[in-house]
Amino acid sequence: MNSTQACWAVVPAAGVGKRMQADRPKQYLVLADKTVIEHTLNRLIQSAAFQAIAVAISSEDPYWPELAIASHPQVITAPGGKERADSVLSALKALQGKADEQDWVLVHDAARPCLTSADIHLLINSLTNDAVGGILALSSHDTLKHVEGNTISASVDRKHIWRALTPQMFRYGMLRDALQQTEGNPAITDEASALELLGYQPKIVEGRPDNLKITRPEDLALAQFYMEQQDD
Ligand SMILES: Nc1ccn([C@@H]2O[C@H](COP(=O)(O)OP(=O)(O)OP(=O)(O)O)[C@@H](O)[C@H]2O)c(=O)n1
Ligand SMILES: C[C@](O)(CO)[C@H](O)COP(=O)(O)O
Repeated sequence: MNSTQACWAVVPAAGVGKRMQADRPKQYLVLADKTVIEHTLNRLIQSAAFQAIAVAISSEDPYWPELAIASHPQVITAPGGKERADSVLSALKALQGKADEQDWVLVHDAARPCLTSADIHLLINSLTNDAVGGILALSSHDTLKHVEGNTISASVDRKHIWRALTPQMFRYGMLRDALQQTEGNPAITDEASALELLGYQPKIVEGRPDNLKITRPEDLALAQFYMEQQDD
């Protein structure tokens, strides 16, 4: 494999943020001095790892055109889709003719603004010679329970359970084909699951616990705390 293969970034940013219960999609909430999506994109740009960043934006989004970063020379806007996987596929299509089939694509949630350059480069350096690719993930520190209703039916061996983070790094052509073949399947909540369904075995690379996805109201303050602690 060629270890100097180009890397592209895809950022799904077309969600409505239902669980956040805010007055706007969570990627436009302000964290310190900037919106969540500006932090996320700045971190991708500052890593200097990417040829360009394709961002999937809803057609009903009035906030995106107001941000200066929307006109950054490295940023390409693509139409968002119904589900996250549809948005990712749309952003991949916006890279058609630019990315080669074997190039790497790192897909990263707009809602994860605390990603560090160190984790981006760790993922790329760990997987650059891999045939399939893989994802940042977190191991489980708690004892895990299988629950039905509110009753524990079993304890689960934690050494086999990891929490999937983003970025998720796959080859451009393989990821596009996998998302096309699994289109409409509600079980595809990340890129790895599309590849898994087709029989591939993506790798995991242990990431940092501060790379949280802003999902519920309390996560905004936590993200701000993490950012204040980071020196990356
Ligand atoms: N149709 C969609 C749905 C989600 N996303 C993006 O995928 C990422 C992760 O999804 P999630 O945290 O579930 O975001 P939302 O769908 O916005 O949140 P919720 O499920 O609470 O509505 C977010 O950056 C979100 O903007 C997207 O691009 N297109
Ligand atoms: C891609 C992801 O962030 C990895 O944890 C996650 O699968 C998105 O899931 P969600 O339920 O749509 O937030």
